[in-house]
Amino acid sequence: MELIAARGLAVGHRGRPLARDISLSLRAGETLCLLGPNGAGKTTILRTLLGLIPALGGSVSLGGTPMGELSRAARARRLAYVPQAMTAPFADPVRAFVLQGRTAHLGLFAGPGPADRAAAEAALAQMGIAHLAETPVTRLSGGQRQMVLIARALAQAAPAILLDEPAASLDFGNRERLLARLEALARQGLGLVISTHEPGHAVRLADRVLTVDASGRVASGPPGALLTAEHLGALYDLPPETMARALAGQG
Ligand SMILES: Nc1ncnc2c1ncn2[C@@H]1O[C@H](COP(=O)(O)OP(=O)(O)OP(=O)(O)O)[C@@H](O)[C@H]1O
Repeated sequence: MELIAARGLAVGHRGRPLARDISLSLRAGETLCLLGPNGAGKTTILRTLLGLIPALGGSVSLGGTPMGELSRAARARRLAYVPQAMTAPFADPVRAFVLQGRTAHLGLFAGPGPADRAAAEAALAQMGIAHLAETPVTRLSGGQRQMVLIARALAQAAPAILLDEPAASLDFGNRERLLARLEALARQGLGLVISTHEPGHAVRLADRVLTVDASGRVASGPPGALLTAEHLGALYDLPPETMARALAGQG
């Protein structure tokens, strides 16, 4: 069963396409990495897969059901999102913020019950941040914030998570901890779609790669076919030799 299937998808804003002919599929335990230069449309692709912005063409289905037939809550039970930035208007404690991940599982007008609280606690423990449960989300460091956002997505208990540049602005230690946790989540059977500016992270994590260049051209394939100095050099407008040196320095 495909957790996410997109066929001939076109994405963009206000009717203006950024990228077309995107076909992808994600199964349990697979990681798909999305690479491309600034502004190419990675976030736009993720938000279209989530149903937050309308597709300009093609189709998306989640767990075999066309997006258009799924309510917002049904979509959230199939797909969780870790956005680039945390938008938390209130200084909620981390525990309450993570509990928001349960919203799609609550009945109309029902508050969270013991099972929801247990799911939130388990997500905090899994991300190694149980000690932050009482900390206001406005007082978190960048690395802590990223772990809290992923914990909220885990509490949502969706079989797939989309993560938008989860390693951006993390120091070396936090980046390594984050990558290790993402690897562990995939081993547990979650499907992950990760947009990243680090080809080295794709080398480490990806089962499949999707690239979108500055002109909206999309390529998709196994890591061995796309994470090459030639393809990535063209993607980032760098000579292949420069790209090869950069790749050799990553891991
Ligand atoms: N709400 C919006 N309305 C109109 N245009 C938008 C909107 N959001 C993004 N864009 C434009 O769409 C293009 C792609 O943006 P997007 O954020 O998807 O790129 P990205 O590949 O994720 O970039 P980055 O790597 O810098 O995060 C950009 O030109 C951006 O200005």
